Amino acid sequence: MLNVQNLTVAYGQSEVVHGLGFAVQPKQTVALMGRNGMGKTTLIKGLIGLLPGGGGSVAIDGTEVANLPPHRRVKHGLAYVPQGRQIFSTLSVEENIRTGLEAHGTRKVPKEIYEIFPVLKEMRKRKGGNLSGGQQQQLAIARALVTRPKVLLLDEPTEGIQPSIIKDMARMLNDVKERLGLSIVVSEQVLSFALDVADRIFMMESGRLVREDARADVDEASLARHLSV
Ligand SMILES: Nc1ncnc2c1ncn2[C@@H]1O[C@H](COP(=O)(O)OP(=O)(O)OP(=O)(O)O)[C@@H](O)[C@H]1O
Repeated sequence: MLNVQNLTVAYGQSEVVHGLGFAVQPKQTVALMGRNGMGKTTLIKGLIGLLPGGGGSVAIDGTEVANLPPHRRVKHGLAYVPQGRQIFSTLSVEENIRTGLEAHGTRKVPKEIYEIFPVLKEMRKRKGGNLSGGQQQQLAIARALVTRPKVLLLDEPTEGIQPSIIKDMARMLNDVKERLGLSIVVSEQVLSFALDVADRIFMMESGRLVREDARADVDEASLARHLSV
């Protein structure tokens, strides 16, 4: 579904992601882990096209998108939930969700969005800024899903979310993947969350993927050590 090869991402002259590659199958979740500053956000921004690729291939369902701007990548089935959620606090929940539809020529929120996120239906007239952190994260994900993506990219979705809510978020994300048949790439620092959602866990170090573990044979202690060194 998503196939990345030899991808390089840079800020101007400063190359941060150094020619890495991986593939994600339908209904598969990959967690990108790594300590602060190892390049997770840069990689995700390179995938969605917010940072120019310095070379390499990003293909969705066989279609090359590496040379396209973000909105065209979205049309080909990529969706992106940024770090910090970036919802509009003065717009209502429904208006926030509709901002995801802008390039799509329709204002109608697909029915399944409110089925997946009943709390957003209840609160659809409320201002985004009045929602809890966990509800805002649901809103950011709902906004990304209205374009019916094939691949959902999430950058540190647990950041600023209460530990008690993180389990619920993992359940919600697994439900979204199953219902919509998505592939998910999620950058994450919280190991328990990654273990709850991921089929495969990638470790990033200085802009490279240095380790891959299948969920089924993860050695938790070893991963935790890797993250804390
Ligand atoms: N705007 C920028 N210009 C130049 N270098 C940057 C810029 N933003 C980030 N970097 C550098 O890119 C590297 C990777 O940063 P990135 O934010 O991708 O890491 P990360 O793994 O997502 O970390 P975090 O968990 O803190 O978000 C760091 O060395 C950082 O200093």
